[in-house]
Amino acid sequence: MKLFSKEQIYEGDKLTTERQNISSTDLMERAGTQIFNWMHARMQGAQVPIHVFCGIGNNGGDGLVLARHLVTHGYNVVCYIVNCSDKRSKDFLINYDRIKSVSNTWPNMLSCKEDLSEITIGGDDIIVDAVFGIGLNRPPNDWVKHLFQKFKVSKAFTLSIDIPSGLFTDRAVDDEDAVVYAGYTLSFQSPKLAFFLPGTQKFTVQWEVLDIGIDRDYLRETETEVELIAKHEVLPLYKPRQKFAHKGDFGHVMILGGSYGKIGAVNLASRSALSSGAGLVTVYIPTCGYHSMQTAVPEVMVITDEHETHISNINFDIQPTVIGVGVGLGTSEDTVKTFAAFLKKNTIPLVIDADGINILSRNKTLLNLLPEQTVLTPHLKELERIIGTWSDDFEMLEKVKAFSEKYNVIVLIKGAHSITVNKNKMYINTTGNPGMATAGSGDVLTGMISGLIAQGYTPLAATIFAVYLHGKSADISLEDYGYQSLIASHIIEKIGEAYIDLFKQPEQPKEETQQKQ
Ligand SMILES: NC(=O)C1=CN([C@@H]2O[C@H](COP(=O)(O)OP(=O)(O)OC[C@H]3O[C@@H](n4cnc5c(N)ncnc54)[C@H](OP(=O)(O)O)[C@@H]3O)[C@@H](O)[C@H]2O)[C@@H](O)CC1
Ligand SMILES: [K+]
Repeated sequence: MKLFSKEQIYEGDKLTTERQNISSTDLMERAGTQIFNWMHARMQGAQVPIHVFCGIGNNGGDGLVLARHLVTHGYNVVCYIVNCSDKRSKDFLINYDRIKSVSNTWPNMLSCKEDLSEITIGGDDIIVDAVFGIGLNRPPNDWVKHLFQKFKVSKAFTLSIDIPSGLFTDRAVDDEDAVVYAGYTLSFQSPKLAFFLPGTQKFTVQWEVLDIGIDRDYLRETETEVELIAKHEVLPLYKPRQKFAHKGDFGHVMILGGSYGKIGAVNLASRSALSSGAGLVTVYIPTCGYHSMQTAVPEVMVITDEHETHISNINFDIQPTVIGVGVGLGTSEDTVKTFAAFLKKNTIPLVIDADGINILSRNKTLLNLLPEQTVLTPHLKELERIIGTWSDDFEMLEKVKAFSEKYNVIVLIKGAHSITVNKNKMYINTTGNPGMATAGSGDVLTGMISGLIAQGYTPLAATIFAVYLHGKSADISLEDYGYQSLIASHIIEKIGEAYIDLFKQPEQPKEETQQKQ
């Protein structure tokens, strides 16, 4: 799914009205009606007090359309206008007039000076937040901030229209108290980037996109900087297998890493590479890992470094298709030296994780030696070591884009929503769960990305696809293990099911199945 920027959304609105020969007021009517339908389907006329807070721009206009439909359907509605600016939008004003025609009780006009104790919101009430949408252009004033705090303290279920008010689409918030905490956000056309970033995802527990009939050609043809990756996006990447294929067709992964006490990381990565479909897997490890590797994973070939406890002299005479470097590697002096020497002569595609990244962070000139489209898979701490600190998530993304451009590398920022960055394009993953916050799950991912590159996926496709499958395997594992008991090995066990799930048809609704019997 594409994530459109604010400018693209405005452009899409404009084109839609032109191509469909409708007014912007009609488009707003559609938007507000969609929200109403969503609420009506769930509330079925229940008389819970609904407080609709509207701003004076088009987000407020949506709120007024919703409030009008709620009134005409007999709901228990109180409507407020948060009137903190003089520039009321045209469609706001039109809908302000329209709501007056269906109700004797006019919306409460708040001039942003009132005593907030005059507004009573019960814990079981519903708040609709239509104060600011994507047009927010400065932090809300103190009065509005206190209003948003009142929403939060009330514990009422809060439904935000388009975006929780106070969140910007393209920059960080200065004051978290000046943002609405939504239980649910109904977003038009596309979810907003802030829903997926570590610092701002907390402002909406859930979100959903409502289709308001924006011009299909515009949506299809417009390139976006950000894409959301779900099954629909990864299916076209999948490479089917030919009947006469043999293991030589699926590449040879080398996992280079491990040190005394951390051979397990290599074990996990190599098994993951195999389970993702690599034809052959060889590990390059210190001597101490030889027996455990050979015993634990008979499918994997082992080459040992001359040193017992860590890698000291990278030297092999095979030609792997791809090398996954860094898991359990350690950063001892010998290892750093041999890694630098290895990078100077290596031309094989690389996936670099963990201590591989840490070594690069301390020796930044080595970055110039990376093959094109090397994949780096840092978590946030490792990322900070390599690109420096940032003041907020938006700045972090800018820095990663610049870094990716400068060195022509792919950076996978690991987190609740892992983000693959390739120059100025970003791909946000949607699978996975908090059970994955467990030792070794990163090693598994390194093995999976390497396993896909070995099979001929481009490094970018391999990263996007592997992150998806990794999260999906963990989601499937949850059924057996729950969040707490899930360990990295369980993720590997379910990679096969994650592949199979790609081709599963959505389940039929129960009623239909029963009718057929
Ligand atoms: N996109 C779509 O597909 C469709 C979009 N629709 C809806 O339109 C929404 C975007 O509407 P929008 O552009 O009118 O902006 P919106 O968010 O209502 O706010 C702008 C107003 O707030 C004001 N203002 C700003 N900051 C402020 C502050 N800190 N404190 C106080 N005031 C502040 C600003 O005033 P000014 O800065 O001029 O003083 C201006 O008056 C979008 O989110 C969606 O809900 C649907 O109707 C139809 C289809
Ligand atoms: K809003």
